[in-house]
Amino acid sequence: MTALPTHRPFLDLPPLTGASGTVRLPGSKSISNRVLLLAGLAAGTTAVHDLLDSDDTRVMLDALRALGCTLRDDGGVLHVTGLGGRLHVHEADLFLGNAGTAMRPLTAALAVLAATQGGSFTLAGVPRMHERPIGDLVDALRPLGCQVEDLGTPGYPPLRLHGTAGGTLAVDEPIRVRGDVSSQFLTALLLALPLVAGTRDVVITVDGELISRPYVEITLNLLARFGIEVERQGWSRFTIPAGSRYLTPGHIHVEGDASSASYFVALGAIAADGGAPVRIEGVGLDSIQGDIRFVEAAQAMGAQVRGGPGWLSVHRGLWPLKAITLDCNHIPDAAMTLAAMALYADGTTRLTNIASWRVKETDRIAAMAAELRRVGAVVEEGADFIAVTPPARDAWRAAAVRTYDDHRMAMCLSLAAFNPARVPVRILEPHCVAKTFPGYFDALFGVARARPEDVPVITVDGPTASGKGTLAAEVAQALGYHLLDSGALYRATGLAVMDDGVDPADETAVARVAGLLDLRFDGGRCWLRGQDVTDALRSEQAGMMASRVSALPAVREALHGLQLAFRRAPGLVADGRDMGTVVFPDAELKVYLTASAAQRAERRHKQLISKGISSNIQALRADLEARDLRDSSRTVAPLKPAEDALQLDNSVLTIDESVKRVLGWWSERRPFGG
Ligand SMILES: Nc1ncnc2c1ncn2[C@@H]1O[C@H](COP(=O)(O)OP(=O)(O)O)[C@@H](O)[C@H]1O
Ligand SMILES: Nc1ccn([C@@H]2O[C@H](COP(=O)(O)OP(=O)(O)O)[C@@H](O)[C@H]2O)c(=O)n1
Repeated sequence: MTALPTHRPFLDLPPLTGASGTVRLPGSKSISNRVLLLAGLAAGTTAVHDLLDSDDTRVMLDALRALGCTLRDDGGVLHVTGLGGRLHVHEADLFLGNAGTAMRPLTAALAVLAATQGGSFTLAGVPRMHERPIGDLVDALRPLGCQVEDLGTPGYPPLRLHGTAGGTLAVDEPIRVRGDVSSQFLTALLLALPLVAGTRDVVITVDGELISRPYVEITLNLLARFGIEVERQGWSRFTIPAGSRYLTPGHIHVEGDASSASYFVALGAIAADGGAPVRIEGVGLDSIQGDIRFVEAAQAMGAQVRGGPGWLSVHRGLWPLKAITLDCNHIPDAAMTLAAMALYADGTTRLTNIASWRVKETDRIAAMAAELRRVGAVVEEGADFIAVTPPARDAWRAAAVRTYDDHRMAMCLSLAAFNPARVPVRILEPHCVAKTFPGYFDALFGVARARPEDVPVITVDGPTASGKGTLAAEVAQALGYHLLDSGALYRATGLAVMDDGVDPADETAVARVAGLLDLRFDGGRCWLRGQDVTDALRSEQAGMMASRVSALPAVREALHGLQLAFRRAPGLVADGRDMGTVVFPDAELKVYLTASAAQRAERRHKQLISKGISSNIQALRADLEARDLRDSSRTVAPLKPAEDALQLDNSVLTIDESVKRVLGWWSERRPFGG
């Protein structure tokens, strides 16, 4: 299961130039939540493979649990034991966040179950969920005899569904539902009404033009996997045959999310020019998801796409991309990605028939128009269309783009970082991607390239125990940047030298050890030659040895390239002695951190005590003063502030105050204003 992204107020993307490599997609949200509901209604246990782990699936899982389903995670495979069509729990208050794929089908299923088996259920969500219409579904359910009570604005969640045991539903006549606002209402009925198709056919008819048909196809496809073969006449009449019962298929695999694939298809079209393609795994041309047809739209704009079962491979074709006019009714979600691709087209791209954008996580037409304008595009919007003209080269602006708690806004706008003007993009509230793709930014940085000189660096240099490591780690965490603890490289060299019995004064031999250092950092731990040396690195012995070997010019030279390699998107915070003076002389912000020797000795003392190591404060102070002297008097890369460094004496500052000071300096240097 993926880790959730940290809540940070913004993530800055440096200008990006190219992309290649492989992305493994998380499971489809639409398939995941349908499969969960079907497994929850069926009898027996369904093993669900490759389920999406995200905000929207989490609220569905919580709901199933509250309703009495048994969920067991077995090494990434989720075993769901369903209700077999019988309510186990007759009262529950369910919180469904902003997940339309949970709210709509659960409303239908619980309305039907409460009306026939008795019970009372409330369904609520975040404030935005209470602005997303559900009236068409309620209007379809009430004539059947379902009791649906509006707890807020009529036609919107929250709702209460209730009924008494033994109730029957009026399903002899066709059930009518509107299909022109959201196809999710029809999907909800299709998923729920097999519950009452025991003795007679249940017929659903659609009023108005049905939009987003591919999503209804996913519903029909998954119903079939669970034993329910719906008969379809055109797109206006659906029959659930008498005797239909949910039968678990035993095992079911969730495809990768085709909408999530769209960002990487676009990435390939924009940035995989020459060399290796962007390869996407988890969804392919055989996908049952309608959004796979985004591939055709991307091809029309110039993308070169190949694919097979479960994979896609994308190169840049035409450049600039070709502006298109497209009716996007068949790919409502992925079409947003076309609006971002339009930033790189040779004219105005018009996306039409997208009125449903206005009732999604946010009003996506208004949001997209506002944020594309912020980066410099010219945008026209109407009730059901958007037209995007790319910025002229000098009209691109370094913008802080808002994301409206809408995952797709964040992912789409990230593509603006490939702009030819080489301006960075600030994504506000970036954790909204957790709705469907918690690891999105890691996946993006895994395949996107930036010129090293475009990747921002903050350096923190200073004497021992001044708090550099602590400050650097906190600043990196706050900004979502990589961290380089350069002292660890010298310490690791010291450990390896001791391990190999090399004479620490033999410059050539020590430099050879440094050049072959097999070092790996992962999740706050450090491995040297495959061994976890996180604690050994921090020992005083390793520190002393580091101080000795670091004075050797050939050793510093041998570790230089390794340090430069840490400069990767989205940015780097590097701490040490010569980060600002030698290794990253072009760093955008250089901090020289000091504290009085007395303070530093006391901090080190406390640090050692907290690790259960006894020490003498006088000896520590003598030790660190000796180290300061050696570090600042050596001929190569001596410890000293860079000329353009900002000095920070934190003798009387807390860690928090120091971090705030540095983040304040950083924001003053960023080009985003405010
Ligand atoms: N501003 C500060 N105020 C008080 N203690 C601090 C401050 N900064 C760091 N410390 C503490 O001092 C100790 C040494 O900090 P560390 O980051 O390891 O220093 P360095 O990397 O410079 O050797 C740690 O225990 C840390 O928690
Ligand atoms: N960029 C760097 C970082 C560390 N070093 C050396 O490596 C030793 C250990 O560095 P460190 O940052 O882990 O040490 P502390 O400040 O935590 O004591 C220092 O005493 C320096 O001599 C260096 O020379 N250049």
